[in-house]
Amino acid sequence: MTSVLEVKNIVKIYDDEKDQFATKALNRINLKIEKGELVAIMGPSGSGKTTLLNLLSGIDSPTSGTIHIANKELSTMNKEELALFRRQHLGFVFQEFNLLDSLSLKENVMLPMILEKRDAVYMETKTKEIMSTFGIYDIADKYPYSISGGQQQRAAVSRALANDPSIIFADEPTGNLDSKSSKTIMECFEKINKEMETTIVVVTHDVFAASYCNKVIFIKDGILDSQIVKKGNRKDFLDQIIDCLAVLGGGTHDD
Ligand SMILES: Nc1ncnc2c1ncn2[C@@H]1O[C@H](COP(=O)(O)OP(=O)(O)OP(=O)(O)O)[C@@H](O)[C@H]1O
Repeated sequence: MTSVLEVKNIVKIYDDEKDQFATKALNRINLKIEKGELVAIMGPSGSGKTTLLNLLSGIDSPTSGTIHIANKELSTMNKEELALFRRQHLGFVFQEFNLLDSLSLKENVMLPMILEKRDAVYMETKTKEIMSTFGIYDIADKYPYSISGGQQQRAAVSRALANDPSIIFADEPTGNLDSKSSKTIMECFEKINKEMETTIVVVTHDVFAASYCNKVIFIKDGILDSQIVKKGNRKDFLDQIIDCLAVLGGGTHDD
């Protein structure tokens, strides 16, 4: 298998101005994610999940260690190169959807392709294809404020897919959704993962969402604690995740 993402020995220390109260948020993390994996990262509040996601997605840089995505080391790129790399190789899905209210759903989905100066016919075809996959092409001309949260998140997943990213990072993608919409979104991820072999990393507190993944990595106190791989059905995996979180302790936002 090909590694899409490889993290070697990353450490992240947040210093305060006087270096007096440094926090070691991540301590010697090693991680490999292969093409076609659908992975959840879970852990108690303050365990370092957001820090890890920020480093993996190039928003922040590690104190030491290396991160390779699609065979490129993030730290070797300057600001402009990193911005371009993020646009071309990474897809993002956020808890708050982050759609632009002044653009229609279709325009939101097209935006990453417009920035890449894609051909107009290509953009039309690609947008129709992705939005139809997620059952939102019939509302393509609507605006984000006039549709449900679940529909907005499906548009956000469509936008994340627009430039055929090497990997999609989703930060609490079900955090603002009811259980029915959460199920729909996780089914969308499952579908693109199976049909297009899209590699997806989901940071979540939601055990139900995590149970749609093929692997769950648990992080505690800035260290990778353990991981489990789905072998049976989703319900069995959900029970296994709940057991692991109970052993991990530390509490989550849902407590
Ligand atoms: N910008 C920052 N400056 C200083 N310390 C920080 C900063 N960001 C995070 N931390 C600290 O780093 C540690 C890890 O935080 P992080 O936000 O990554 O955890 P998390 O697992 O995402 O938590 P949550 O589930 O509550 O979002 C915590 O001790 C936190 O207080």
